Amino acid sequence: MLRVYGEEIASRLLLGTALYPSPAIMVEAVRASRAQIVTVSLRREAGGGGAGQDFWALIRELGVRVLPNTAGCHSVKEAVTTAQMAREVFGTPWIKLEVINDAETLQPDVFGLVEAAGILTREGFKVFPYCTEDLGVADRLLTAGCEVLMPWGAPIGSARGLNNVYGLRSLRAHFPDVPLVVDAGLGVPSHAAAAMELGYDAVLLNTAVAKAGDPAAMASAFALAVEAGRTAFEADPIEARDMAAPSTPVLGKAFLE
Ligand SMILES: CC(=O)[C@@H](O)[C@H](O)COP(=O)(O)O
Repeated sequence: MLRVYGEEIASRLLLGTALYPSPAIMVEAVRASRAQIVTVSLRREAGGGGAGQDFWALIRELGVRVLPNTAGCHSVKEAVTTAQMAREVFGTPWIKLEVINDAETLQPDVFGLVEAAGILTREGFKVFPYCTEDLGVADRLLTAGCEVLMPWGAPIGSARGLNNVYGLRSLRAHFPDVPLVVDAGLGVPSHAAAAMELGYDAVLLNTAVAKAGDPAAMASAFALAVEAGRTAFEADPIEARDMAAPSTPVLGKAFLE
């Protein structure tokens, strides 16, 4: 059970709702993923021509929690305004806060992120910040009032997996009681399993499912991987070692020299 902001969520997989070939395929994929939280971009929802209303109706039918996001925001002001509008549109204080620094890498602007997180927390938002694995930034975000952190695995849409396992491991070790969600850059289910084996509480992904040849099948594969990774973490895996260690005992061998 994932616990965030005092709520218990049955699934540890959070799914994005953008980039699918069609709304119907998005619905199939969300169902197959068994996700209980989906992230939705306000910019898409607010799109003209009634498309936003239709999309919103589909999401409501899914019966999942909505985590609006500030995707595409490049300044504190833009992110804060987008969050305020999202609260009105979606009727939730939850916000996945993205303040993007660089258009090419979509790397978070960690200074803007901390500032925006402070403003939004004071306004009563429950902030889910898309951040890096930097320990100092993590500390500042917690001080700003965030109760969950969402470090990137790799740049959004890159499918590279966990770029900095050492950094992610350190973050986990430094903040054992903070819910941590790897957000972005996952490409295949084994990346999600690896994040969960590190002791992460959940993963959030979008592109790897939406752009797969069969999004629903891929969503199901990610769901299984998240479950497998979590089960393995809870089962207390053995440590890797440099030298061999015989797994067959010598005692009882038929012929001893
Ligand atoms: C949908 C969303 O919120 C993305 O910004 C998120 O970070 C997922 O990244 P991937 O598309 O790389 O999974």
